[in-house]
Amino acid sequence: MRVVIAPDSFKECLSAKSVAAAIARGWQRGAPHHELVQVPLADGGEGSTAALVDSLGGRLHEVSVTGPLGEEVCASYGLVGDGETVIIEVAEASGLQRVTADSRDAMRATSYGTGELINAAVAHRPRKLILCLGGSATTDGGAGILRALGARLLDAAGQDIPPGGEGLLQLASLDAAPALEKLEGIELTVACDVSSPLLGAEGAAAVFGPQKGATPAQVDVLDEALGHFATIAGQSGHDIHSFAGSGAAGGIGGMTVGILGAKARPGIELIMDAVGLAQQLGGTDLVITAEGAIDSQSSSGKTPVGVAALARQSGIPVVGLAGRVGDDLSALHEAGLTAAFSITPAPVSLAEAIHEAENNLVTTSEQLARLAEVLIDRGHSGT
Ligand SMILES: Nc1ncnc2c1ncn2[C@@H]1O[C@H](COP(=O)(O)OP(=O)(O)OP(=O)(O)O)[C@@H](O)[C@H]1O
Ligand SMILES: O=C(O)[C@H](O)CO
Repeated sequence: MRVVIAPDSFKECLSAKSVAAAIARGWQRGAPHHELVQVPLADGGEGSTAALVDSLGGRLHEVSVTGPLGEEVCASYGLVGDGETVIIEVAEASGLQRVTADSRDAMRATSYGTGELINAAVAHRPRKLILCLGGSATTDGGAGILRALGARLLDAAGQDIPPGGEGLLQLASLDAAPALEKLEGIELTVACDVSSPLLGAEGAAAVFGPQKGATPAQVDVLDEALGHFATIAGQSGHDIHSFAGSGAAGGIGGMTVGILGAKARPGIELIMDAVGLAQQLGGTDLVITAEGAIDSQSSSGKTPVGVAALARQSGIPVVGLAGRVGDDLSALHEAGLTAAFSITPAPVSLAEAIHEAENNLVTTSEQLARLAEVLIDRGHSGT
């Protein structure tokens, strides 16, 4: 039996590679003769660079850049094996992982550090740049990135606007030419973890602002600020808001497509393509996917759903493992997920569940492997 193990990371818990390794360890205990293939994945959010660099081969390069709230952070980008493609994830320099829960500041958080990472990566003269969008602490519409790339975002008095989403309210003029010049000749693709629009009730501020620390009143201010940015950008011929994914990573999706000319793709599709998951599924009997939480939210382009949809095309069953499994999985079943199981054996706190996740993955996977082994034996003997 050939089993492909294609999980995402467990947020605040385990990398995709560690999740895959734990599942493989348990499976081997339960069914030592099965052929196991580990394909760590990501959806554009945190861990995307690691997943791509691990699968494609390549190196991580570290640079000191500006964190979401102006502090210095050490962040990396990937240069993959062909030497022509750089991978950058917004979560790395400008991610929520960089800010403690009690210091989150959605109004001020800036994507400037991601722009600095792009500057460093561009020095390799790549032909392609993949920017992974998701897991950001920012709602600045990518204004920080533009600034770092040399664009001018000025207020009515001709001064630079302040960093962060709130600063966009003061924007009076935009000159993106220096940023476009810097990226000339580079094919820019953005891998979006969500298909959300930039503005409104389903937009970047309303849906993702609260997890970045925005109060309801601040969500309104940020939505207005992004709307103002869209108006000013529109005046110079840039549409940054009228398409799916424009709300990814606090509006970086809209800016990169509308101003920098990026091509947007759902992150999970781009990453599954890049790591050749479809090819790996040839001759596969079962796929195991996993994520920290599998619930109805997972239907919007998250890893387990992307994997299930792909596997379904070849009629391969897909089992999902998660720390937490939601109670209405019908949309996921429709998308091709055969079944999902929680790995947590007893009611415990989130901290304990996270602490024990690796062991729990091993144990659950071993049990599943034992079941798979028996079912296969019975299948072969026709009973
Ligand atoms: N082992 C675990 N047991 C229980 N919950 C977990 C475990 N690992 C992570 N979680 C929690 O599950 C939630 C979702 O994690 P997941 O890995 O699905 O992140 P995600 O894809 O970025 O999700 P989202 O963007 O929807 O928050 C997080 O709040 C995380 O703390
Ligand atoms: O970074 C964010 O805002 C969310 O992950 C959605 O892209």
